[in-house]
Amino acid sequence: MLRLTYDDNGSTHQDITLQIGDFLSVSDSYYFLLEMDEELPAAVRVRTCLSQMITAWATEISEAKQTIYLLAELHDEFSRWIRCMPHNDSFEVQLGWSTEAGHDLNSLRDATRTSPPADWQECSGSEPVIQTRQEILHFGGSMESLHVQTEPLFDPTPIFEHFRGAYGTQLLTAAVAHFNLFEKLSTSPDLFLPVGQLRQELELEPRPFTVLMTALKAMGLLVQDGDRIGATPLAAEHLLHNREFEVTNYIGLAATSPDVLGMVERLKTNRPYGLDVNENGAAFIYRNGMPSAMEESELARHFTLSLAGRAKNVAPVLADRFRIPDAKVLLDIGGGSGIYSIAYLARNHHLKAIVIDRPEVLNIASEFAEQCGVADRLELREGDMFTDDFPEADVMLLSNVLHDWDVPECEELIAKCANRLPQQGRLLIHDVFLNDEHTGPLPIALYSAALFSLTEGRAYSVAEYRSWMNKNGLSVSGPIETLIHCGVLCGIKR
Ligand SMILES: C[S@@+](CC[C@H](N)C(=O)[O-])C[C@H]1O[C@@H](n2cnc3c(N)ncnc32)[C@H](O)[C@@H]1O
Repeated sequence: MLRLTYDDNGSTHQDITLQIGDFLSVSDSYYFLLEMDEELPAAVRVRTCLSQMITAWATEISEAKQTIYLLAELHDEFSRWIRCMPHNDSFEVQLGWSTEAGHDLNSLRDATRTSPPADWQECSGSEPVIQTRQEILHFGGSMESLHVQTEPLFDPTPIFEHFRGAYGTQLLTAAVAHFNLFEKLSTSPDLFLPVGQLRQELELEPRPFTVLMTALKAMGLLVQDGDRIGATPLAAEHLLHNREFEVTNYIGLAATSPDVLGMVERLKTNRPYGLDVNENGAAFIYRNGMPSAMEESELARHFTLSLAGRAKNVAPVLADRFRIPDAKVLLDIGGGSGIYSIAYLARNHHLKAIVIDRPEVLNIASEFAEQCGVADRLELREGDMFTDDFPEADVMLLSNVLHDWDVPECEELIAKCANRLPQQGRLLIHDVFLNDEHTGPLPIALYSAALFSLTEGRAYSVAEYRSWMNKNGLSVSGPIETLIHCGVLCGIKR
């Protein structure tokens, strides 16, 4: 067992406990307080320093092949260090002390060493314990108890890809077994039809047509040549009836599955789930007069917490990779749990942030803000982003918001932000991006299908976002990649 806990007991003494095996060592947070901006509340300073230190430990341990010393405690005349010595596939973990004094050390700069600190010797009473690399990486849940946002150790992207994979089955089966897409193409000798004619024959609106075509192109089954779309040789051999190697009947096995039937219905009606009589309203979107799950207390909590899981992973990465050190006010439009604002507040101690969202959603943001110690700098503003005026801000953030809306609403929101920004103000669009040709990447094409069926939106390309931003006087840079296929585009008002 290796655990570091911080108990905010109102004093800077005896508030940090390090546990190695059964051995407990209690120390003071005094030195951590000295390392950070004095304007921040003490508890936030201590938690931030500790989390930076633990992150530095983790980075070193995840690769370590030789003995590593981890700085663990700072005292007036000495410091304590944890020695992690490789031992078969694990590490022998031993607490020791050095004559290096706390005043000469810094929790981040000196967080790890590969050579022993001056006069390092084992602490009497502390027995060595054997820990796997994984156990050390997780520090017995230390990070969770610190309530500080840090980046995940392992990239969760593959989990999201598996989760969204089912949309591939739904779209492929819908195309083959319900819309007879490839049979329609086979009416032309070269298996190509003009885009407009194909859309007409499929009887699809532009949004569902784009979502379906993008996914099938990303799967390598359709290809575009100018303004014509055709079957690839792979599709021609296997997805046309009466061909020697056809597999259409096999695909048809899923034709009556509820998920496929649901997707077919969504494609035909161009309406998201949740809007039929006796349903709870659409998830994630609200417009005056539209039944929305975000207006219902329980559902708003459920959907907002579901997105908070993703945000906790991605927000710290965004705040680290796209920095806004000079910003004064960040306006987080449709900010949901507020976790993106909180990540920026944690790193920018003079920043104020305003989250605009629906009242039921903001209850959750309020809880997170209190937990993370930033409630005094985070304003939660109930409103409708389409009809209410935006407050003044030099940075505006649309994180995972535009992909919930169709093209006219995206253009409307971008124009509204651009109009309200001061000269040199920045609009950040944090989202996933299709490639400009709408031929992939496949994970984004499948996520686009998820967005399509749950909301009024879909995934867009950088070229689409750039054209809407340019049209409104913003010059665009990026995208800078964050996590889980997201990236950030920055538009500066000139
Ligand atoms: C997909 S979530 C994104 C949340 C957060 N920005 C994130 O990246 O995790 C979209 C958010 O927009 C909010 N929203 C939808 N329509 C809105 C409206 N008309 N006015 C204000 N907020 C709205 C929803 O309540 C929801 O919290």
